[in-house]
Amino acid sequence: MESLEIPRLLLHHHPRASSSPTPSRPLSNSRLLPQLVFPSNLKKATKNATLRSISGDTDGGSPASPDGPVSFEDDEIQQRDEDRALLLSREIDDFGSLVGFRLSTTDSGKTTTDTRGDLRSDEVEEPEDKIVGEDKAQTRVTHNIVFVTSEAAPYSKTGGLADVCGSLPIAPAARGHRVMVISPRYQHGTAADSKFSGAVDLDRNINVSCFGAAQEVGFSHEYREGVDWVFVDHPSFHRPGNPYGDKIGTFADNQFRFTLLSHAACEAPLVLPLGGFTYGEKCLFLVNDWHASLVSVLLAAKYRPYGVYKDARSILVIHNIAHQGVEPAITYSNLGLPHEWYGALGWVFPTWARTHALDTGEAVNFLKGAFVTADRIVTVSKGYSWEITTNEGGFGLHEILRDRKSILSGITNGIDVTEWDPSSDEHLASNYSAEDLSGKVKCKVALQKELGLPVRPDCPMIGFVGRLDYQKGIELIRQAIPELMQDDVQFVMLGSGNPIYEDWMRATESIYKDKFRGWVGFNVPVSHRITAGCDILLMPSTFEPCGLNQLYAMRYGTIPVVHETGGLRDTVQNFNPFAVGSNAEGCNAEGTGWTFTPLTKESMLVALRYAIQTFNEHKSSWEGLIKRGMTRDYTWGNAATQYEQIIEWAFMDPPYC
Ligand SMILES: Nc1ncnc2c1ncn2[C@@H]1O[C@H](COP(=O)(O)OP(=O)(O)O[C@H]2O[C@H](CO)[C@@H](O)[C@H](O)[C@H]2O)[C@@H](O)[C@H]1O
Repeated sequence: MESLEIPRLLLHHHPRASSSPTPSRPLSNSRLLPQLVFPSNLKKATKNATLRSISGDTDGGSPASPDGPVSFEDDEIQQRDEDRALLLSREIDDFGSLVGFRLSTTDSGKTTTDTRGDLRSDEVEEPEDKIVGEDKAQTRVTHNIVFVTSEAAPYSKTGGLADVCGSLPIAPAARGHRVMVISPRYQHGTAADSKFSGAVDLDRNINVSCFGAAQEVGFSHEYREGVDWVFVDHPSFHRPGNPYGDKIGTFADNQFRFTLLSHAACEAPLVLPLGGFTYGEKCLFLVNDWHASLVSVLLAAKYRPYGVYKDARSILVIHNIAHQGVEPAITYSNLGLPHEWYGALGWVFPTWARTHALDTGEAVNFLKGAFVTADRIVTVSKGYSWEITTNEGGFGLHEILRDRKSILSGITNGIDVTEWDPSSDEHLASNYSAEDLSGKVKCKVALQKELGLPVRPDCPMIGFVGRLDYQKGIELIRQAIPELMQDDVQFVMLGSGNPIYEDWMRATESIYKDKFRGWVGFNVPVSHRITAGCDILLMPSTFEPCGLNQLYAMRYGTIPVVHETGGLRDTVQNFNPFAVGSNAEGCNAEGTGWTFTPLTKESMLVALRYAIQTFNEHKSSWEGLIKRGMTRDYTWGNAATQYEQIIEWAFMDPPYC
């Protein structure tokens, strides 16, 4: 199937020209069907379901009336009983897409009905809100949410973006939204390819117009944990390496590959009947980082001028502003966008950043394209949302972001508390919890054995896990190691990236055989074992939008020592042994780790040595730090509520362009 083609003669659209409210699509042909399905679980709900009444009593009874509120009773629904959101009816548009829901929500067991979606009072007869019981009705609006991302765990992962896009979507799905995650189906020719084995080919190939041709892409799909995981298939995603590059470097055609992803992501809600229904036009696209940024531009430039996606919105989620998807200006004509929209992506480098005398600095910048077209912008912590509006943190885009400050928010990431749970983690030698920490030292001993380090439970063990690049502060570690190795410590690093640092890790290991281990590579089980086995996790990041490893560490009773920046500052509370009410044993002290600033070797070593000294000499304080960290709430619940709020705001305003 062809994607939407743009007749060249009809292209007169300017980015700001359509910022006025667009009229809603008439619903004359739409149908309001009494339907007995659960919104985020359409396939399951249409099978194996038996009716029961929910009028005031969710525990049983017969339907109040043939058209009255009814629900299903099956395993899935029972699982979600705490959410108490049931779809009473659905609205289908002309194309068979599900565009509106009527929900029943309950609060403390009291039931109410609630009309949602884009249903309007002049077009459908709205049932009167019924509140059975005295409690105030809990309102819930459901949306069709489409995450677009270059990686999503467990299918593909090179870093934190995958962790977030693999776990965050499950939270809104559990809250009743219909959620799709769309990312490439990478095939690297390794065992990891089997992660896609649960995805079924949808047999809905389409052609997208970009790079001078109709590019055929396919889709496969897996329904898991309430989420539609959709994978875009194209030969350019099949090659050795990782999603972005191989040993030689970054793939030269990444602009092409992620342009394909963005076009395919825009078509997917229109053409893929997932569970029998397409998502349709009234979607909320959550576009993650530069790889997906073109989606916001495409909605405005390619679709809306032709009446498609008028009711859709897009939210850009910035996980890392340092990567912007910048390519020479001449590549613009490949992107499948009208030439009038060049200004949205057009970017001119400052003179100092140009490489030669004839370099005009003109480029296209995908991330900037989303900055000027997305309806809302979110970063992955509050601290970072401020930092990117500064000269130091904005990587050249701070002025544009300052202009859009009113729609810029920060929401701190949660984590996948099922994958990262020391009480059940299958990668560990021994499981443990805040109530019974005995397994933690067993993990440490097992790690020391695995790495061939002297087995010494009493020796403070410091860990680092992450990409070996400038962002993660590797240079500072490199400078500090000769001094730190004078202390009685063990240090283990897991990472891959810059070959200079990989070589340095190997060389350092051969110098400090009894103290230092550098594991070059990407290895998830080992990352779990380091997180559990170490006493201290070091994160001297130069900048850190959120950071996940410090969250994993705290959940595993490993104390983070972090540079006070971005999400690290927001999530790690500096240890204060003198907090009001504390005593010499460290009872009632505050804090979950150590934060240091400025970003110097000296201040990092001071913080590390405080941590080492506390580990060696103040056992009860150390245990307090462990327990405070382990008992914090790391779930996505809080973040999901905040995302929901931002989505509401996005739909309240007309499309930005
Ligand atoms: N060699 C290796 N082997 C195994 N696992 C490895 C590994 N190197 C890294 N990892 C894992 O990859 C993830 C990296 O998470 P970070 O938060 O550090 O993300 P990153 O900087 O990639 O992402 C960006 O996005 C995330 C998500 O929003 C932000 O938290 C972050 O600040 C921002 O820079 C962790 O799960 C870590 O354990």
